[in-house]
Amino acid sequence: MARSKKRKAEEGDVIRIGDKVISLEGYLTKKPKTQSTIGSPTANSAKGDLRKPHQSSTSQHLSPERVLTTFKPCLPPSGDPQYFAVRQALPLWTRQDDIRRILRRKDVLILVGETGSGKSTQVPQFLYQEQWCRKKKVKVELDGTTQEVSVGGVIAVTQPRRVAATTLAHRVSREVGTPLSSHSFNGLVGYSVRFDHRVPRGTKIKYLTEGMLLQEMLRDPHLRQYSAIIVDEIHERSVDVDLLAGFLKQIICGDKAGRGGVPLKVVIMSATANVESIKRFFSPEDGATEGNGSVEYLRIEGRQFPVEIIHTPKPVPDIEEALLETIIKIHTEEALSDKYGRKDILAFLPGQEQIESAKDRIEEWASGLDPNLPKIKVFPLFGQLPIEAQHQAFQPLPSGFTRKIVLATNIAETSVTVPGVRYVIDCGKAKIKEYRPRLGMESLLPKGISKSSAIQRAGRAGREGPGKCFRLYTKETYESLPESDLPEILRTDILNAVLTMLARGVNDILAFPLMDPPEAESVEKALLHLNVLGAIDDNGIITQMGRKMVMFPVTPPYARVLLAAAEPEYDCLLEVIDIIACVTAGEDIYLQLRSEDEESEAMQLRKELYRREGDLITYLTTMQRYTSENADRTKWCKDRKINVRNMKQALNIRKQLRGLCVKEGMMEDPPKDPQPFTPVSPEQAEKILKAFLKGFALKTAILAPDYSYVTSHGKHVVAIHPSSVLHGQKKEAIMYLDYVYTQKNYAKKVSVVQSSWIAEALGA
Ligand SMILES: Nc1ncnc2c1ncn2[C@@H]1O[C@H](COP(=O)(O)OP(=O)(O)OP(=O)(O)O)[C@@H](O)[C@H]1O
Repeated sequence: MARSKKRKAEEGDVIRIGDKVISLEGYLTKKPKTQSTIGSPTANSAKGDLRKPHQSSTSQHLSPERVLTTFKPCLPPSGDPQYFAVRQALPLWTRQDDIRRILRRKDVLILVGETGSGKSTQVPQFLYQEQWCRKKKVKVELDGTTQEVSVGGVIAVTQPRRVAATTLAHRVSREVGTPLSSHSFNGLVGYSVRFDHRVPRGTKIKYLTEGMLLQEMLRDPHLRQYSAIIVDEIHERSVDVDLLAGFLKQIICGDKAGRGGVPLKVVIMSATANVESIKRFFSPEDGATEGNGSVEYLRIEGRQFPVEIIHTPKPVPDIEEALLETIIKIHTEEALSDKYGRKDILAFLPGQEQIESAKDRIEEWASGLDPNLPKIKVFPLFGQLPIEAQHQAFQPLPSGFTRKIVLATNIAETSVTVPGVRYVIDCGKAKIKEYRPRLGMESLLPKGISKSSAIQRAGRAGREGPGKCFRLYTKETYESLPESDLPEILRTDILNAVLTMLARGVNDILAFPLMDPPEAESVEKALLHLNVLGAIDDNGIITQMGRKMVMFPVTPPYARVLLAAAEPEYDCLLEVIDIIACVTAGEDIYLQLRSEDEESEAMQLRKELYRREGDLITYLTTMQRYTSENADRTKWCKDRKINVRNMKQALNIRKQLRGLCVKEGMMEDPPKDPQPFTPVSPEQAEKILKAFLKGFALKTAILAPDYSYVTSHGKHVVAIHPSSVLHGQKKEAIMYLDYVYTQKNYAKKVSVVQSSWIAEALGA
């Protein structure tokens, strides 16, 4: 049944949203309540939790390891004067000379400062005019001859996520006085993220994702373009940052011949990093504490604004419910702005599904708001949103009687400043990737976060004024959280990491310097898998195919499928791109049907998309029907309960992959949309599935005599997930792209194949 959109808050002391009843006792008056249902505002501030306001420079604590005296006053600020006051108030400001002085003597600095202290925006600005940061002409040996090349001149600042890299670049470009815009040809600041580069002529500071810098290293292993690499938010410990740290260590400890002897400076930054292990990793083998190669550590105390932490008094049974209650409480009790500016809300939820469901409920509640209260505008923010849609959450609302609520995954957890935000609501969960090497399977499930994440999340509330962080969990739960998350390299499939290392010329993977090396068994499994994919030969040497595979911004199995699809034997590249675009566009493009009414209406329409070959050909049909639609694509999606946003993202990925394949000479320019819809023939469907088997032959299962499916690799029993069009069917063999383990082992994105095809794909 469709829910009632308009409900008046004045109906009484309760409101109903669907079949939920929420008490509004006291919420509709501006008078603050003394006892809240989610925890007392005066209660439990966590120990060490962001309470310390920024101290004056004279009372600041210096590094416990090395006390540095500031000999001369800081340089007058360069850049746009309208930002001077904000920049000068940052705790890092008074320590800029210390930072400069250390890096004149040393090549590696570990810089720890609280969230919002100014690390990501200020450090590159303190350094780019240093003498050592100038571009130099040097002589290097290239292909057996001595050649003159340029080294240095640019500072790279890496970020774990695209949204952080792009928003920081915009902010810093404004601070230095050369704002980035679509027509800026010259400027001091640029960025480079997957599918989006803006690097004006004269760029001195470049923000980029860790993955992007790794890609650049494939072409320029000595990082000759750069004088310094600032690795920001190292505590996130993605596979990419661990690889990057390994390569940087090799450059720092190597003979620097590839850079004509010019050292590369490295700054490692975080608010919550495990300093000891990073220091150990980057320190020279001989343990020297003096000299260029030794590592300096600087801790900068103080934060700009305090953040009050409020835990729930008892565990909350339903996170969405607690979130809504907290939003209602803030919106009805707290002013819309104060002398520091707006007072908007940022809430952290585990994933896209929870964000979309919460958005619907908040909007439903807001549609019946008392007209005396400010209006509400909700913005989703998750990784699979196109970057332009992500940026909408960062736009300040035009002044008016409206409060912004941003519902985000952990992509907004580190580095970013969401303008206006002064309240954070932290549900305490995030979707975490986990890999089971024995099963050779990866799963993405909501899990409890670490203390480090909780501190980072709270830090988002105190960037423009004093803030509050409402944790939807108890103080005891917070105390029991692990200090930090397990590094990604220890909990995910390292296939991509191993292939990247091989492409970078690392032949002895087990000897590569990593802060936390994965078990030898996982590395061996990855090597075997890469061998099956044809990315390495029997001697473990990367093949031509392997080199081509790393050029694609998709995992190695998908890259293998793309390469197979371009071969004349399969000849199905356009179709394969359509399918890969759909399956990598975020959570499933088909929304879950929630009620019987929805089911019968949408099911009827969805039936034209379903194909007996399984989910992959169903995705293809969906994309083909969608792109042949030239009337109203949004309505087309809504009628079929297809996620409009994911479909748009799929189109975006499709465009990028098509462009790359044309550039690599794998196909001609494809015809423009809309094209008339023609169903794919069974013969073509067979070719497509065979091309997919080239990447996913190890993700197949055969029907056993007892009618269970047994995986061909590992011999585990799996069931077809209820979301699959093949759910409940018994076929000779299946191929699946994803796997989830909840109470049962489920195969997702399933297709019908034949056992002879699997043997053929494995070359048996
Ligand atoms: N896009 C932005 N819009 C408005 N203010 C911003 C923006 N980016 C940064 N700031 C201001 O600059 C301050 C410092 O930000 P910066 O990202 O440099 O801190 P940080 O120490 O790197 O924090 P974190 O460890 O959380 O990444 C913020 O607290 C905020 O006041």
